[in-house]
Amino acid sequence: MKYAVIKIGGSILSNMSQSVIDDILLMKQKNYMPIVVHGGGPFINKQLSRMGVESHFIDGLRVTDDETLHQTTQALIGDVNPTIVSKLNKSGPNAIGLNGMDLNLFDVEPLDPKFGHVATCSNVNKKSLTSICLNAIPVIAPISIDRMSNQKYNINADSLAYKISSEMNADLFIISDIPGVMIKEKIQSELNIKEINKHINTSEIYGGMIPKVTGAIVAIKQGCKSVKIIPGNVENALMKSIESTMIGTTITT
Ligand SMILES: Nc1ncnc2c1ncn2[C@@H]1O[C@H](COP(=O)(O)OP(=O)(O)O)[C@@H](O)[C@H]1O
Ligand SMILES: CC(=O)N[C@@H](CCC(=O)OP(=O)(O)O)C(=O)O
Repeated sequence: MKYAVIKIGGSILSNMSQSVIDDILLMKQKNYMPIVVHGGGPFINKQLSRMGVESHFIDGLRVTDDETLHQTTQALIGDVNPTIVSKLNKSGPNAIGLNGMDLNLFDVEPLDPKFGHVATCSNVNKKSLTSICLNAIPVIAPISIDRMSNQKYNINADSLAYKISSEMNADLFIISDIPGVMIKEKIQSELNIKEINKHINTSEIYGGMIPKVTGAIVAIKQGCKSVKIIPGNVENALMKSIESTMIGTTITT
């Protein structure tokens, strides 16, 4: 058995094919233990605007003051997480919803204070995660706590997925709202570090895609087995990707 981290981006959640859920449930038959990490950017934006709070980003990260953290936690742990868990559990008791505070699943390292309450994942509790995986599919929201200060933190979901994949030596599947990494309107079936840097310099890779591809390189260097960026609105994209059908973009070093 090997681990597969499936990162479901907020951009695709409302439009995601049911087959993503079916494929995750089928992964055990392909010798994989699935671990789901989810984002929820658009849901957080909606929740914040409902409450009259403006969204600010620096380098793709949400600047998170006390109120933003409260609303982000509500959106991710109160709404997005149970929605994904309930989809996985429709056919039986398959999945469990978690965040970094459950079983001290992961620790955080706060970023520069200019981001507010934003952190990266510094350490994964592999013992807890391994034992959960024996019994259920963990569905992990990117919120955790600094146990020393008792302060909660908001974590970018891609960066959390990368850290968990590195620590678990997992294959990582990033499910997003695009067919793959596009250059001049063409899907790139493979991209290496040199090509990635070139496309970032020419702005053909921009915005939310920059942390995805640069994070992928670091993750592979630190133990993640492979990174594939695949579309969440294509039937059985996950299974096709596992079975090596040409779909999405594979990141190589
Ligand atoms: N070269 C590229 N190919 C595909 N998408 C790109 C590219 N450069 C930038 N993007 C943008 O990256 C977005 C995906 O990142 P993001 O919005 O953070 O997704 P998610 O919510 O799934 O994490 C795409 O919707 C697209 O607007
Ligand atoms: C610090 C930070 O930016 N956290 C993200 C967490 C959710 C996320 O990453 O969602 P996507 O995967 O949909 O982008 C945020 O608040 O939007």
